[in-house]
Amino acid sequence: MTAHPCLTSSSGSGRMASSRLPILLALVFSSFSFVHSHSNRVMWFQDLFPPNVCPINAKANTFYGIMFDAGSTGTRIHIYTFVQKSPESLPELEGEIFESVKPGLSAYADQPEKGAETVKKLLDMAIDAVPPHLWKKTPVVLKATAGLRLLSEEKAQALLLEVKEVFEESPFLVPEDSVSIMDGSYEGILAWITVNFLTGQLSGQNQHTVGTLDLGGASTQITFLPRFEETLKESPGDFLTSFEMFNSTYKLYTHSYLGFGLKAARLATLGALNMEAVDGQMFRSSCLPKQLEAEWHFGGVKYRYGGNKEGETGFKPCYLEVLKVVKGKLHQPDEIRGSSFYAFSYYYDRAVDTNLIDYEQGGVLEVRDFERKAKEVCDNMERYNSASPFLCMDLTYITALLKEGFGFRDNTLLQLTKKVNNIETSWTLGATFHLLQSLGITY
Ligand SMILES: O=c1[nH]cnc2c1ncn2[C@@H]1O[C@H](COP(=O)(O)OP(=O)(O)O)[C@@H](O)[C@H]1O
Ligand SMILES: [Ca+2]
Repeated sequence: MTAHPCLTSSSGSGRMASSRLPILLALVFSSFSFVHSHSNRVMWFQDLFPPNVCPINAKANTFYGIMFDAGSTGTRIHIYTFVQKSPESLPELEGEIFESVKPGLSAYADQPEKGAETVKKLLDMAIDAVPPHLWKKTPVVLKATAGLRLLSEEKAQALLLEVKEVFEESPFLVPEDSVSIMDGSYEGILAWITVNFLTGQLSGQNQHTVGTLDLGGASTQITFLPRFEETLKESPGDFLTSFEMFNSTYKLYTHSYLGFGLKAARLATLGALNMEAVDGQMFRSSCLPKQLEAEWHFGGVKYRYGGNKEGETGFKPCYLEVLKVVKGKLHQPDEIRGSSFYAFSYYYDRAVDTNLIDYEQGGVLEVRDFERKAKEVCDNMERYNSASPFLCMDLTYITALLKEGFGFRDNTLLQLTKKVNNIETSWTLGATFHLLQSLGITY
């Protein structure tokens, strides 16, 4: 992995302590803006800081950006610290403070005030982290993803309204549209920007950008820069988005599949997704331990689920069940079969849970490693009964999603990554670049 030339190594945890890490990621905000000149066209920040030129020995001027990720399974705050060392120099990303709470906002669909309380608690962290004299200049934004997309308009808006009130009552800068549901295609693009920025691929001549795979609770995204004309020709129009950077135009392939996140896929496999009334009904699956009977809350709904008491259990029948959820439902761009991708969120979590990778280090896996692990877990469920009862279903779904959904090969490489130089690989950093530029905060 090639680091950005202005990146130095860092240590410590990604939480509070990370705010003063010696991470120097230089970027220019001056030409960073979304411009929808025509459909699907995005002008992006064109002048990342030139490679090999990192400002040194200059007087520090710190500023902050606060980005909330209201995901389907949790709400997270990312407080980014930037430093501008002199008026002529370019702002650099210095570090990140990160904290999260569970469940996500959508679990408070019927108690919007309580949901907003969870945001307030996280925002209190920012009060401690940002010096008082900078509060008024520090923007705070919340973007919700698939959990709120799946709620009724009325319930989602009630939640957003309550959060907006919390922001308005805070001492921070509250831009227009500070609380919203993010469009799925931005989720993919912004995560791609984060990963490629952090790995130094958005600067210099020799750019080898990497594709990204995000597996959330309710939706999943795939994003990459197509190299073949064929891909551009064969992809549905709304899967392609252009943006400019370094005076070059990048045309990205990106799509967000709503209902294909790991937890939504559990419900789909159980036959319980999008059901109006589930009260009392028992959903059974061959992907669950035979004797299991339990309850599960997701998106504010209670589901009863259990194993196939009499019938089959194990990888084979489970794969057939899960296949019904993905087969023929996703677009398969040919060129991804042989390329490698960065993968995070639930890809990372399940790989950690089954010791495929180390929690801190991450690692490189092949698609077939997930399949091997799925077989091992599903065919020995009694041995894994201390872990989540869904472990077999989750691993089988990940296998099916990668192979039958996206069409990856068994030997496609996946770089499992949670952080790069102690910054979370999340769409929130890309979103913060955009936010700061749109506000003209360059100090
Ligand atoms: O900042 C982050 N860093 C690393 N992983 C994250 C971050 N934010 C969310 N995740 C991961 O995303 C997954 C949950 O997805 P999420 O709740 O965002 O659903 P959604 O994207 O479908 O709304 C979990 O695996 C969680 O660890
Ligand atoms: Ca997410």
